[in-house]
Amino acid sequence: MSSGTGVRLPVIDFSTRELKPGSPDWDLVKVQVRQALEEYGCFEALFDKVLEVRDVLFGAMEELFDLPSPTKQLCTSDKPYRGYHDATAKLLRESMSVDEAHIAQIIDQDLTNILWPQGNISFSKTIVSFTQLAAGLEKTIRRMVLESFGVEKYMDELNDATNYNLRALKYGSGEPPVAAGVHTDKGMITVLYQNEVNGLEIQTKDGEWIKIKPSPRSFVIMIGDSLSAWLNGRFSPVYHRVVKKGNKVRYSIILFSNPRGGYSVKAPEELVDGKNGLLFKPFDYEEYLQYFSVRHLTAMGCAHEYSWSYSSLISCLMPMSEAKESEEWTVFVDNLSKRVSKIALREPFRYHGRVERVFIPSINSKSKYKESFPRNRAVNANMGDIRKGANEDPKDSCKTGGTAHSGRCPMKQRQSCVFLLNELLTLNSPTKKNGPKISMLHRFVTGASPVTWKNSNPGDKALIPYRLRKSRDQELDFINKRQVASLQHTYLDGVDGRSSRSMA
Ligand SMILES: O=C(O)CCC(=O)C(=O)O
Ligand SMILES: [Fe+2]
Repeated sequence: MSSGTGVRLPVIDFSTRELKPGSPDWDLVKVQVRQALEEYGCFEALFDKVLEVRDVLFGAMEELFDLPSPTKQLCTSDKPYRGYHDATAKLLRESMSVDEAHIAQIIDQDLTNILWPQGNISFSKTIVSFTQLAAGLEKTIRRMVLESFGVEKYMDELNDATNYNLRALKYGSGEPPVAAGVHTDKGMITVLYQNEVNGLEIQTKDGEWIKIKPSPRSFVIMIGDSLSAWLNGRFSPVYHRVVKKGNKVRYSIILFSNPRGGYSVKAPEELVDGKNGLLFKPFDYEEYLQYFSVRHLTAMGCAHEYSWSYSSLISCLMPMSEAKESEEWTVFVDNLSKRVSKIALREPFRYHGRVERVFIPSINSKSKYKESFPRNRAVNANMGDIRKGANEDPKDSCKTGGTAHSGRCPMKQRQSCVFLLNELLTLNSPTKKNGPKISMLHRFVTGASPVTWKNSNPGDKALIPYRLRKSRDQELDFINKRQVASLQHTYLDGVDGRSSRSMA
């Protein structure tokens, strides 16, 4: 069930029938699946068997999240969005995520035995039963999708390439500023189950938000970026978010079918022809996730420090969109955090060309550069002024011919920047009605970035061409674990005394 705008998400029944490939029931459901995914990229799947694990499942989730923080923090991973992530001041949700979750030994090894060294058989059993149910449903849906496009011969290949990632989420009591921001999932298919506390919303093609109210017997199924790319755009991934109201604790548990690292996500030849050219260059899901995680940290403002510097970057990227191929630009970046390092500052700019030099003058010194830095346009301003500032003539904040520069500003200016960032992201939203759609995946495979906040001219100059980059591989070279870790360190260390993470 769903509500909000009067639009209802399709509900498809996977319970009552013995669904066997080739049977009339199977074919009927297959048609419903295809229609729902074409229209919404999402549907509600009735699946009664899940009722058998519901109580023990949410019991197990409570048991998990009730563990002391230091215990939960033992579940770490060097891959983005895996392991345990604590709630932060801004993102009030905890998450625990484990790969290859359909394998019972892995649940023991990577989860249960770490959290309960003395063992916890019932916990493992519950998690494994849930994962197997959800994975079975995912396979059924995936097979139906493939069959409906006549490409079922790839089922085994995809099975072999699938990493089932399980993510348990707890949204604590209270109404957080962000429960889960607008995003698409990055993998193939998302199978989501939740307790009675609603909050999930999905966006329709018309830009309307539907509040999802699944019944205890149903899963929410969503298409992710990888399946959309694999199907050469036949389905679009669904934008969704979580808006949490009230004090009740919300639990959700999600099984993502994600392509394993090393598998190249590429539309099969049957889905590419003269009419439907290849939409996305082949990509590796793990590399994409890495790309996203760096940008997400940058963009979503989960880490205050990071968002702080990004708001500055956005304002200086706009003039860059007017630069010509191979032209050299000097970019002034204001509004930076006091703590921003030169190395960290380089990273976002490397996507737009080779960074010759980064220069951070001391704000207190009588530097000859002092006067040349446009002081922050957003300082202590109200939203109208901030917007005006952001839309200022680019010449005021950018000069041609040289290197990338940056400035910085005092601590007290920070709040307005975080605000500015959020507003800009709203304007930037790829799902904004009538706005250009530039998904994260588009950005990843093309190197383009959206600059749509020149509100007066929506869509114009929406893409910053990626200049000076020879290949995507070159770009990916620097997004390695060490650098992600150091970026996180640069920006997250000291923020509210804990690390801030977000979601994929
Ligand atoms: O908790 C939910 O309902 C949604 C969470 C989500 O979208 C995600 O983790 O990708
Ligand atoms: Fe999601």
